[in-house]
Amino acid sequence: MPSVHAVTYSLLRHQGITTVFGNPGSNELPFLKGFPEDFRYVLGLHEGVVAGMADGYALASGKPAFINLHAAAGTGNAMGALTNAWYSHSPLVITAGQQARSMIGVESMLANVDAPQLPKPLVKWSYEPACPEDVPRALSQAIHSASLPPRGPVYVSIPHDDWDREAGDDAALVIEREIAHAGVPSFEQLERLAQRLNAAENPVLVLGPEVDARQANGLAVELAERLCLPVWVAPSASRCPFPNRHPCFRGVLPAAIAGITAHLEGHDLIVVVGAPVFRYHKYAPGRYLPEGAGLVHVTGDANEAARAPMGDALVGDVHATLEALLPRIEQSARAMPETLPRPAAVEDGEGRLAPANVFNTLDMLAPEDAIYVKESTSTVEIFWERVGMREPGSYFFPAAGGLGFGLPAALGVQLAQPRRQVIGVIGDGSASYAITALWSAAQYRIPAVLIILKNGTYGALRGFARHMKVDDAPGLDVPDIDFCALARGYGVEARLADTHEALVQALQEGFAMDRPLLIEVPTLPT
Ligand SMILES: Cc1ncc(Cn2c(C)c(CCOP(=O)(O)OP(=O)(O)O)sc2=O)c(N)n1
Ligand SMILES: [Ca+2]
Repeated sequence: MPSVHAVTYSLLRHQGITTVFGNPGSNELPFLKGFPEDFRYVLGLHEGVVAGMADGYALASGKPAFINLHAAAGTGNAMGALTNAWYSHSPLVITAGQQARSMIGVESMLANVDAPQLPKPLVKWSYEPACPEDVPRALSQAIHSASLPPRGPVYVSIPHDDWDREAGDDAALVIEREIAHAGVPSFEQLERLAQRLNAAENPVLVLGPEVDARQANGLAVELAERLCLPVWVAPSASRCPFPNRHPCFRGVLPAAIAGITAHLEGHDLIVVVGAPVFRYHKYAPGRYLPEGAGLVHVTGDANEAARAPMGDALVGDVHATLEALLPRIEQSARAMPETLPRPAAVEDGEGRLAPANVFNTLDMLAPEDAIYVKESTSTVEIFWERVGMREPGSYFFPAAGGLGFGLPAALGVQLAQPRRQVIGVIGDGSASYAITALWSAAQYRIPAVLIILKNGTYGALRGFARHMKVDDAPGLDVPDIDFCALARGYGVEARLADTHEALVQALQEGFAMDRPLLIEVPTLPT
């Protein structure tokens, strides 16, 4: 009779999950014993890096990513990354080794006491099988639960003495299970939505990360061109759902109640697709909606629909809904919006470049289908204004703002998308939360270009301090970090780019290399 170990690897293989992102401890060794030739293990030196790499891999591949962590301490280290994975609906299958069953109750070393509680509330489902025979079924449930809408991380804690136990006669029944989700709205629901859109005098479209995650970007462009309306990206954008050089594109909405309402003033119908309503951030109270505006929300996440403070919602698959809606939408007689003007160049400093000019150079040299993994909070707005993004899956930002995402996620995205150039654009503050990711980049020769924007400060917090009238907070500066030395210490080649010529040279080298390159760019604060 097959062992739990044998059935588990057959299940993972059949479900297309042959990469394990992990950091092992003794509890995990029985799972890793006899690691199959056709599987790949990607080691991260800290579990935040492990989860970040897996998150990037899942987001960029659209498939579940498998993580193996070390009991409680490993899970705890990954929790910061899980804040992002939870809000980006990343299908992560997280496993953690548990002490031997008979040693949990006495709370021996490495016992993950009350294991299913530990990752909550940042997982959809969390479980420790009551007997070894249930492990394969539990892992099958984890894979399908992570993948079904609303997608999200799940967690299974597995005692290390389960793996060599017999799995039971029927355990193998889970290996080939397939679960499909439809999510197409009814004829009446589509007619009602189409009628509201066709009747609106001055509608506006607000698009969120789910449009990009479901590869519905092209459908959103068709809808915008049919309705000849302005298109905003929903606030706190973690993906790019609409080409940002398209004539309809108007920018990313500010993450504040008053700001959003001001930007949408004058519209009689606000159609939000694939985003929560809304991911506010700065506290700036105001009216939720402009005078005379209605809101309708299309989302695959019933929880997002239920918690919104206003508007109507239709819960269904975003891609299927837009596809079924389009034939019902009349060509509008409205004039198409004008393409936004390109912003003017700005002055550099002495030996320090303006982020705007860094992004202009990047936009000039990067491949058309480059993928950006962004984590420099103070330069987000400038980035969207100056760097063109056209293809689905071109942009990833930590969905909960949990820093330490950028470096590892850039590696995970590059592993998932080897034919596209991944470019990390990471703040010097953010880089330090997951700097050990550089070791994995070197060890697995992951050819991402990693740009560190070094302004020597937590730039975004300085902006918040001004907004919140806190002018004397300590701990806001991060001077004197030598990222080139750190990179070389972990085995990654590095260049200092303190002039445009040096930046051009470094980018051209990086795009041509088959291994990672870190580019340290001293920048002016934003
Ligand atoms: C794990 C973690 N710790 C602290 C913060 C707080 N924080 C911090 C520390 C920021 C500064 C980011 O600095 P940076 O150098 O990465 O980028 P900018 O200088 O462009 O803002 S932005 C922000 O929300 C966070 N979001 N996540
Ligand atoms: Ca900074």
